[in-house]
Amino acid sequence: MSTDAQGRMRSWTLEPSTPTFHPPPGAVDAHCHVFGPADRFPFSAKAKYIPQDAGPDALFALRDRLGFSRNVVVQASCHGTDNAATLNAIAASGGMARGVAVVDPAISERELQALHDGGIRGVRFNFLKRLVDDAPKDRFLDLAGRLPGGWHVVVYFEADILEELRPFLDALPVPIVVDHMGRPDVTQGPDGTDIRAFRALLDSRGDIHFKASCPDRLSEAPPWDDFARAVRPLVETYPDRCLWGTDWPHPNMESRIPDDGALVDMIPRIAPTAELRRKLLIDNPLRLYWSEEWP
Ligand SMILES: O=C(O)c1cc(C(=O)O)oc(=O)c1
Repeated sequence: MSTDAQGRMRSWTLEPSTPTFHPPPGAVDAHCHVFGPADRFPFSAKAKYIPQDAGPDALFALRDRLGFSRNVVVQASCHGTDNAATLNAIAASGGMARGVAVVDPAISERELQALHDGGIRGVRFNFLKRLVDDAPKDRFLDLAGRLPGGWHVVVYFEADILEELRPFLDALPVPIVVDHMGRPDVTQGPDGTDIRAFRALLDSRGDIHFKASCPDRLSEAPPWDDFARAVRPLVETYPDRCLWGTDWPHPNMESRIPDDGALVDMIPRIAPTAELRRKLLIDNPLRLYWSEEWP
């Protein structure tokens, strides 16, 4: 674990390995975050963790090192509903990043449009109690009905509340992207209770996507075999609805910092053909985040 003099944590490695797998040209890292830099973009008073700075320069250096072309920057919970750090990263990317915001549900139409102009294409609803104080479903639903055209919602929840969330998810009037597949217990295997419940959700409507991400969070230790076993069939069954992301800088993973190169080497294990990888890394994220480039 790495903590600086101010007690700020570092949850990412400064020396990721170079992956063996080469992503196809144009590949999108569709789930990553930025932290600060805090002197320009202070953390929220309600932040549940205070990380060291992980700004756009470091993110884009990692993108290049891993062989990716674009990023989707997801507003991290430590920045609350002030999306300035995320917008700053998108602005610094020269068009190679888009983002997902976290907003106060009372946000005005004009503010939503400003986020759209800054490259935001969705809002994130976070249901993890260790990350946020409250998640008001009624207000989220109201907001989801007022989003700019072409936006979606990103939902982060744990498998044990999926059943309870079903009426809320069923009522969302826009496409859904589920972070880290709703954190299934992958040790149960591809036919375990959690993956079966998640498949039932995916089967309930055709516009639910998922991020086949975070073996480091969902599996005990590299080489994360149980993750590969449980997730590959999902990518094969729903090839047009999966996304992939590093999750850099891996919020809260300071005691089990993953190697980003090893994370990239998981891709061919869960998407074994070139066609699956093209969908996972290019087609699906472009359709959601760069729709103007999508035929
Ligand atoms: O599981 C987590 O701790 C986590 C946290 C955040 C965040 O703080 O936004 O985002 C993630 O994708 C995952």
